[in-house]
Amino acid sequence: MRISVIGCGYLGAVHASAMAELGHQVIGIDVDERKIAALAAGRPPFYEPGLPEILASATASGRLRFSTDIADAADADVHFLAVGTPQVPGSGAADLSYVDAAFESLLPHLGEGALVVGKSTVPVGTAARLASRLRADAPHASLAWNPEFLREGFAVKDTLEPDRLVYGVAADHAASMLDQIYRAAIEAGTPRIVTDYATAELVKVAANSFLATKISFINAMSEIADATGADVTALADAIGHDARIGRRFLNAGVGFGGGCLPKDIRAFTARADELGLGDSLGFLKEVDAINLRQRQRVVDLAIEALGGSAFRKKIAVLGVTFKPESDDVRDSPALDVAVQLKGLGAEVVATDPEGLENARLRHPQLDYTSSTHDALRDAELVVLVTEWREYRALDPEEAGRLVAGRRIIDGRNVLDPVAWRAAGWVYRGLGRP
Ligand SMILES: NC(=O)c1ccc[n+]([C@@H]2O[C@H](COP(=O)([O-])OP(=O)(O)OC[C@H]3O[C@@H](n4cnc5c(N)ncnc54)[C@H](O)[C@@H]3O)[C@@H](O)[C@H]2O)c1
Ligand SMILES: O=c1ccn([C@@H]2O[C@H](COP(=O)(O)OP(=O)(O)O[C@H]3O[C@H](CO)[C@@H](O)[C@H](O)[C@H]3O)[C@@H](O)[C@H]2O)c(=O)[nH]1
Repeated sequence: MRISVIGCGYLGAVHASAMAELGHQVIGIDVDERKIAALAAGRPPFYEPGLPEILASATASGRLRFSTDIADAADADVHFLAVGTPQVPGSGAADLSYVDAAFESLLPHLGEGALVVGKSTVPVGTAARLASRLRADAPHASLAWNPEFLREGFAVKDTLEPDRLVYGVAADHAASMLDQIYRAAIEAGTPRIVTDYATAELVKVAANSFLATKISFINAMSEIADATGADVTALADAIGHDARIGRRFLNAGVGFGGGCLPKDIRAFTARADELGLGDSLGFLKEVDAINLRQRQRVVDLAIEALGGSAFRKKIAVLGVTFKPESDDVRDSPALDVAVQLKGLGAEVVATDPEGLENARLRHPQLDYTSSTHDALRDAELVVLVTEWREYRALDPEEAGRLVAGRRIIDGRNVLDPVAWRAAGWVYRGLGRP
């Protein structure tokens, strides 16, 4: 198939490369010239394991090209819309201006029988609105909504081997075209749900809301555990053995962040309010509030560990990205904690294997080092907030020789409290005795 991917940010760059890897002829379009230049040169503008390899092989094969000119998408049979849907500051609603602008720019270039496929995460009702726009101005084209479920850090595998495919369509031929695109996954047995636009849009935000709720549920349990001396990790293990509950996404800690979960639950809540159904999703406001409270809890634990004040104390912050295997610092709890501690007068030195460049752009006021040793040296407190493998593997004795005070806040509950305490550290996790 000839495919265009409009919007080559995180999702679009991975999707375009993966589609070319599957043998399709792909053109990636973005309005950001620097991004397009980097991708065309085979350099992903962000860190994602496995992406450089498929980007290189797809561009070398001639199956993947990039352009800033939407007219270059005109030859494609299928056009994926993968532009951003960020949060409107204040209201929390999704900002659809990028989707609308990309869609409008594409309209004059849609060939006979072309299929426009929405990939971006949008409020329910968006696809129906765009479909009626197509009927008015490009009746020879049609629309499908095909939400994306990839996880950063596993994006290539998740795209090539998705755990399900969801098509929101209004006609059978749209589903057949998507089947041709995803033939490899379908032949491998990937479940495929063909449904209407509204359901497809809702599946995406419902999935992220469920994941966010699971995390906030366990974080609420960790608050109760802290007050009662219980151990939230053992609790998660125990309830997780119930197959109806499952152990995944029950890791208590500093909470969820990133470019999806926080903004998606807020946009969903805002959409429910618009529909007059605010009460139905009222619990998501609580999910958000519990989540944000975890960042404050980590800051409070840090102050407590330092005897009541962080002023002029050196604090090593391990991790700035919202999760490991990513350089993404969008709504990162780790970076938020670092900024709050700096605001309280601490001498914060933050480190991260991949996220420093992005963190520096957002928060130039912080001190950064790429060396874990330099961050730890002479620190009076260590705060682990992103569970990169190298931080999980830290040796308490070795780390203890570098710091000025053996105090650690394990904001991801990934270290062994027994081993750290045995090495003379004051160890605090969240909801762990
Ligand atoms: N990042 C993820 O892991 C992920 C996973 C699933 C779904 N999503 C959803 O996918 C969408 C994109 O997310 P992202 O993280 O890739 O965002 P992003 O901000 O990384 O990328 C968006 C890209 O769209 C480009 N763009 C904006 N307007 C354009 C236009 N008119 N024409 C062409 N390009 C334009 C921007 O320059 C940018 O490169 C969002 O709706 C998001 O919720 C993201
Ligand atoms: O038990 C857990 C699991 C995750 N997290 C945090 O939750 C956030 C989100 O993690 P994850 O879902 O793995 O990252 P994303 O790459 O943002 O992926 C989510 O958001 C994407 C964009 O919508 C979806 O496509 C994915 O399916 C969905 O998992 C991160 O800050 C994690 O640290 C926890 O705190 N505890």
